[in-house]
Amino acid sequence: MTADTITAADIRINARWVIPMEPTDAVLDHQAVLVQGDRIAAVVSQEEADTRFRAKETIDLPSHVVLPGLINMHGHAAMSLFRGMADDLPLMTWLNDHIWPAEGAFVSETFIADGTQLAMAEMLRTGTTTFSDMYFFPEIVAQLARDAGMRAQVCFPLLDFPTPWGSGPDEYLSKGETFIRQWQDDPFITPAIGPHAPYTVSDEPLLKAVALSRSTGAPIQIHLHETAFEVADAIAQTGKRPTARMADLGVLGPLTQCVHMTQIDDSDIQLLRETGAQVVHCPESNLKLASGLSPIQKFRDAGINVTIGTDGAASNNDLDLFGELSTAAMLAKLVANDASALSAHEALAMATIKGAKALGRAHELGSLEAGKLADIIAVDLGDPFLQPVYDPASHLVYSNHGRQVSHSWINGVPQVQEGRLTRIDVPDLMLRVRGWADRIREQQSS
Ligand SMILES: CSC[C@H]1O[C@@H](n2cnc3c(O)ncnc32)[C@H](O)[C@@H]1O
Ligand SMILES: [Zn+2]
Repeated sequence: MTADTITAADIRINARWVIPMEPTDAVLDHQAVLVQGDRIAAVVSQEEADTRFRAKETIDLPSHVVLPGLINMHGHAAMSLFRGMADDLPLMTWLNDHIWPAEGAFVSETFIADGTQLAMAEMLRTGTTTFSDMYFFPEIVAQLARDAGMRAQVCFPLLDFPTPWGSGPDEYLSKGETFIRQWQDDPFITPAIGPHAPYTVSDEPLLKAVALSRSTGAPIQIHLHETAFEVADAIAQTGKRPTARMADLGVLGPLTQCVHMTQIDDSDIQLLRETGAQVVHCPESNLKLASGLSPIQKFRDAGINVTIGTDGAASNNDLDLFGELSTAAMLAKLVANDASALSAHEALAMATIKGAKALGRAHELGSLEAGKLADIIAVDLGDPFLQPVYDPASHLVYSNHGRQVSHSWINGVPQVQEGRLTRIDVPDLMLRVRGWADRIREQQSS
């Protein structure tokens, strides 16, 4: 081997195991992941890496599994400040009597900034490198994610009524269009449209949202079929199931992500399949609010792309996507009455390559392949409670917690090193969070 066949790399990660997800979701032994700039240069055996690459920095991870950064497809980041504030309630009581009054009292630019940073710290620490957000002040969320070096799809909110971000649908749509145009070429931020739900957005703004999506290419994300009450009430009010109403309005399509999707019948599945709409499964929120069960194996069998999200920390109550995968895999088996439904490997795909596909970015995200963006995580499987290791994918889904994440890189930039966040000042953030908790506690008890 001569010197001119040696390729320079910025980082070489020597891993006990690598699960690249594409072109294979097999577990590869003793691999090296090479990073050059913001891209993956190669995933090769460590012997081959010795002969082909010279890296500026080498990181040895002898008891770790390395995989693509996780993609959390649905959440309300700043709601982390409401974690544990209103538990053990069904959706509409939770929203009407607790969450919406608290949002009316507290949501401001600083609330969004501090709550979003808290959420980003938790997501980064537990392996998420890309998240989707649907909340107020999206321009602040986008800027914070950009500053932190995290990738995010940021959905501006659209509802029929006033909120701390605007007076009603016309203002949301006009601010939203400006927001989309401002961020649409950013490599980290995907601006998107977030009509809250069929029961909070009427036909006219939904039609305008569809037109905006078509003219800008911005994705749409909507809570859909979250509860039995939503479906029954929609049929009583409109004569249509919510999925059918969305299809009639042109909301469903490959750019649209339908969050929750419980209470499903064959007509819903047919509409999702025909339109190419995406599904975002949020099993822990669905369980905690007793919203309902999502038949994800039926969706998968119908060829529908099923991805995963945590929802907000006020209805979960954490943002650990590994925990969400465990719940998803176990619940899928129960719902399908089939222990082979959603294997560990299939669950990992939901949080990686399938999330990238839903975002329209599978060509550059969601797997560890040469030429893709260097969004990479490492999970340490060396602890006694993870022994022995027969299949690292099994442990990642069934035994692991996000806290085992030891390293992450986004765009080739370190975000977590030896379990510590590199770019967020945690002590300062904790001071601000405690200040919010004191104010919220005081208001709740008055
Ligand atoms: C349009 S901004 C987001 C809006 O949604 C509320 N919210 C949070 N979680 C859920 C959920 O599971 N279903 C419906 N609405 C939810 C949040 O509090 C904001 O008001
Ligand atoms: Zn939600």
